[in-house]
Formats: sequence, C-alpha cells, structure tokens
Amino acid sequence: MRPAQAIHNWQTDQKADPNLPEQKPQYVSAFRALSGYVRPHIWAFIGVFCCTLIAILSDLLQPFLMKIAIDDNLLAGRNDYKGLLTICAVYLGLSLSSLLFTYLQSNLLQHIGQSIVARVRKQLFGHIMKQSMRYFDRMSSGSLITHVSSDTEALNQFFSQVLLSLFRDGLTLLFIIVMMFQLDTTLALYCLILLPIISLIAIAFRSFMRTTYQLARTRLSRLVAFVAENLSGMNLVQVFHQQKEQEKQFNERNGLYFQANIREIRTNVVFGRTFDILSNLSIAFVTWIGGNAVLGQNLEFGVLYAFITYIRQFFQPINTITQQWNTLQSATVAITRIWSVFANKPDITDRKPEHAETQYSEDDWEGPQASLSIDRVKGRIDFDDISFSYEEGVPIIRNLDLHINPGELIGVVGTTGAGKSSLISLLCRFYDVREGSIQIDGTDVRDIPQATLHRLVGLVQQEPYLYSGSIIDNVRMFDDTISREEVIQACEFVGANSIIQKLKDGYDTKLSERGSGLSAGERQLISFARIIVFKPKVLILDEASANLDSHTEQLIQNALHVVSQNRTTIVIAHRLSTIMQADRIIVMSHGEIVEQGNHQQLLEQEGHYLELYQHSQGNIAV
Ligand SMILES: Nc1ncnc2c1ncn2[C@@H]1O[C@H](COP(=O)(O)OP(=O)(O)OP(=O)(O)O)[C@@H](O)[C@H]1O
Repeated sequence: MRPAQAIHNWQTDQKADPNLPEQKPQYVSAFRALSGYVRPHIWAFIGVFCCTLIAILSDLLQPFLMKIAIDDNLLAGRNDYKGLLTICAVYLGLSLSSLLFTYLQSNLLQHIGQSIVARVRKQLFGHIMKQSMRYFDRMSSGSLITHVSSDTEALNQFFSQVLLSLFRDGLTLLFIIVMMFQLDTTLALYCLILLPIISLIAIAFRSFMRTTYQLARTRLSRLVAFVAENLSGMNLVQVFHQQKEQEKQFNERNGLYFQANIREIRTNVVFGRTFDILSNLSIAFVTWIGGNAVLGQNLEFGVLYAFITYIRQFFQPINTITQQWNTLQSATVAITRIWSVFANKPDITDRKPEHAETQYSEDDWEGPQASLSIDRVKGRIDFDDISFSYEEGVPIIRNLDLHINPGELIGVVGTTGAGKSSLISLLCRFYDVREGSIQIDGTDVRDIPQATLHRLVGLVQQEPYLYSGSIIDNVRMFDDTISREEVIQACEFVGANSIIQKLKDGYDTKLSERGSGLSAGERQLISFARIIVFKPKVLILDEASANLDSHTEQLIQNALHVVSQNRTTIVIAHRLSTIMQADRIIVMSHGEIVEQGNHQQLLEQEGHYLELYQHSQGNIAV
C-alpha cells in the first residue's frame, strides 16, 4: 500500500538521522513521506504541469507579441492594419488562455491537495483511534487535535501554495530569462546582475518578517489560551470576584497582540514598498542602458519595450517564492509531526491466531482460543496473580488474585489511589498486565479480539460520556440497527424514561457537548440504558463519586439492580450504600486485596472495611 510505503520511507529516514531535533524541518524525509500519497494523482499532476506551462507561455508571449507589433509593424511603417489586428486578436487570445489555464491549474491542484489531506486526516484519525490508553496518557489531546486539524491543513498549503509556487514561479523565472536572452544577450546579462541583489534583499526581509509573524502568532495563542482558561473556570472567576483582575490581564495580552500585529503590518508594508522601489530602479536601469542602445541604433525599440515588461514580471515570482519559504518550513514540520504519529504502533493489538498471515478480526475468531462464543459466555472472570504498573518500577497492582463466578455482583472499595479503576482498565484491556493473566470463561483477554471483548464487557464510567446528538442516538451509540422501541424499553427498564419524557423533545432532545444539560445522575441512568441495549455479559460500573440527591441515587440503585440480573457485575463503589447488597465486596489498598466477604462478614472482621464504613456513616467520602 502506498501510504504504508510512505510511512516506511519516513521511518527509514528517521533511523538514518536519529539525532535531528523533532521540530527541525526534515525536507527530504517529508518529501519522501508524501511520495506515496502523490502517486495516485500522478495524471492530475501532469495535467497541472501542462496547464501551468500553457498559462506561463500565454503570459510571457504577450510582451514578445508587442515587440513584433512595434518593431515589425508600427516602426517599420508598413501600415499593415490587418497584421496589427491579428496581433491584437492573438494578444487577447493569450490573455484568455492565461486566465483559463491558471483557473484550471489552481482548481486541479486544490482538488489534489484536498483529496490528499482528506485521506491523511482519515488515516490519522483511524490510527489515533487504534492507540492504547498508554499512548493517550503520553499525548495531550490538544496536540492530537493540532495534528488532525492544523498540521493536515499545513499539508494542504504545501500542495496548493508551495508546490504551485515552486512550479509556476520557478518556470516563469526560467522562461523570462530565456526570452530575455532570446531578445538581446547584453541587456539580458545586465538584468541578471540584478537577480542576486533582489533575491538577497527578499530573503533578508522574509526572515525578519518570519520573526514578526511568529511573535504575533505566539501572542495570539496566549490570548486564546487565557480566554479558554477563563471560560472553563468561569464559576471560580465569579465566586472570587475576579472579573476586574481577569479583565486587566486580558487587556495586557490583547495590547501585546495588537502591537505585534501592527509590527507585522508595518514590516509587510515596508517590504512591499522596498520591492516596488527596487522594481522601479531596475526599470530605470534597463531604460538607461537599453535607451542608450536604442539611441545608438544598436537595439530595436520593441525589444526595449519587451524587456521593460519582462523586468516588471520578474519581481512577482521572486517575491512569491521567498514568501513560500515560511510555508514550506511549517509544512515540513507538520508533515514530520503527522508521520511521527503514524510511526507509533499501537501497543495493544489483537493477537494473530497461529499460522494466520493477517491480523485476525472478530469474524475469524475461531482459532485455538475461540472455544469461547459470545452467546455461550457465562461471565466467569479470573484475575490470576496479576501485576501492573503504568511506569516501570512504580507498581500499582501487585500479585492480585481474584476469581469471580458467573452472575456474581462484586463490589470493589478502597481508598483513593488503591488501584480500583486500574483493575477494571486491565479487564477492558485498556492496558495489558505486566505479569499474570486475566481470563473470561478461561480465555485470556489478550486472546480475545478487542471488538469482541468490548461487546462482552460493558463499562459505565465514573463520568459517563454523552455525545452531542439526540438521547436516542446516545443510548444506541448511533447504531441504527437498534430500534427506537428497544431504546425506549431500555430506558423504561432502568427508570430513565420518566426523566427523558420531561425533557423538551423527549427522546429526540439534542444534548450539548458531553451531555452538559443533564445532571451526573441522569447521565449515569442514560449510560445504564446503553448497557441494556448492548447486552454485555459482564458489566462494570465505576460509580460516580459526586454526591447524588437521594431520589436519583435510588433510581441508580434500582437501575443497578435490574442491569446486574444474570450478568457478572463489578461495581467500584464510592458510596458503600451502593454495594452493601453485593454478593462479595473486595477491599483494596495499595494495589492489593486486603479483605473480602459480604457486608456483614467484613464488618465483623473489624478491619479496613469497617473503617471505610464508619467514614461513610460520618458522610466522609471513601
Ligand atoms: N494513566 C495513568 N498514568 C499513571 N499513573 C496513573 C494513571 N492512572 C492512575 N494512575 C495512578 O495509579 C494509582 C491507582 O489509580 P486508580 O485510578 O486505579 O485508583 P482508584 O482506586 O480507582 O482511585 P479513585 O478511587 O480515586 O478513583 C494512583 O496512584 C494513580 O495516580
């Protein structure tokens, strides 16, 4: 596959130069990485090349045509009106052709750029989705969002601006030089003296402008971060009457951004004018040298006219090419960053069955491990002497043994940081154990395809996540094969129906981001309904630690009761009242099980559980 080849190229290049700092543009490897994406569009690129060529030639033949009109017609005194009209018609045709082919070239290139970017973005998102939780622990969501949005956009700029400019402006410069030599070698050589001077000035200005541009961007991002922080902590700002202080800080940042912007605009204007002056000086220079030659009858007037026009056209491509240097730099950094995401292989993957050539999916889960069929799973869970740590040398769970019978309701309690959530993360295979094994009905979870495992094990999280969308879609997780009736039935089952009916549009009520229009308890009830419609064999509930009102708490208790029927259930409890009726309660401390038994037995042991119970009776959170 071509993108795979591109990634391979990128990885090879990284190995070849491992000491390069991450942010430094690596032009060669970036271009090599892109090659795999470019190949499918090769014919479109050839089309762009042809259009560009025709557009450039149409532009550059116009002064030449004027030269013919002046020297061969007007100054030759031939009074050839027909010839003049033909020249004017060809001139018009060339202008139209330039317009048409520039339009085609730009449209085609935009289309290629956007197609490549859409493909990279799709693959990038898919790749990120496959990463394990360990990866998300390391990567901030902010930087991942940047990779998927702005970095891919920088890729688009690479095609639509950098590539186009290198291509179009490079060719234009080349053709102008060829035309000049074609017209008059001496005058062309004089003009070439100007080329390095103009280029040096343009480069110097560009690098100065880059500094001012970066300063403005940095100040803008500080301003945006400040606004974002204030919006998310708005209640704190209001409670502590910080409005005036925050406004003062905002004004300071706003002022700095304003200054940076003004500096950027000024630099832009100075650069633009300097370029204009240089252009005029060059024209004056050519007019003086060329004018003398015309007066001495060593040069035709039409040639001088054409030269002056070419000199005018000479500046535009130099200006654009130097402008693209910044874009090229940021695009290559972006490409390097995108490919560093691609290069990261997910550390939790489905194991291949023996002798299989390809990664196996849930459909071919019929290997030696596949004696487990979803419908026949009873829900026995064995944690066999497991040990786990997030970071090397910092054990979180140590030699833990826990055997849960099918249909058992297990409560897990313990102090904060005891390792309760980590235990269920291992069962869901968000992480892999370092030692020991976890089995469902005797099959190691590492041998179960992840898609199947996540169908077997349903998780209601401490902070249930609701998506922007209707309640119906949130319950059935956008799976249209689940009918509206099934959703309503599930909601009735867990007692969420009466709450949903009271909402403005009932089941069609659109929830805002993360379901912020609902209370924590209501969100939990909806996620219970989700569990019911997906019918997992094992249910894990990481109970919300937030205080719920007694009515919602009762609703949740009832919901838990109904969803745990005939289903192995593990409840991580923050309120002991939730699990007092559990078949067995596990007490964890520092990654170990220190006590287990039912509520009464544990109270009688007069150990950790009793202590937690007494705390909870005193309304202190466990
Ligand atoms: N992603 C992570 N990376 C590194 N350390 C982590 C991570 N998640 C949890 N920990 C650490 O692992 C330990 C156990 O955390 P865990 O969340 O399993 O505890 P818990 O018993 O569920 O606590 P709580 O009751 O507060 O939710 C804690 O010391 C925590 O800081």
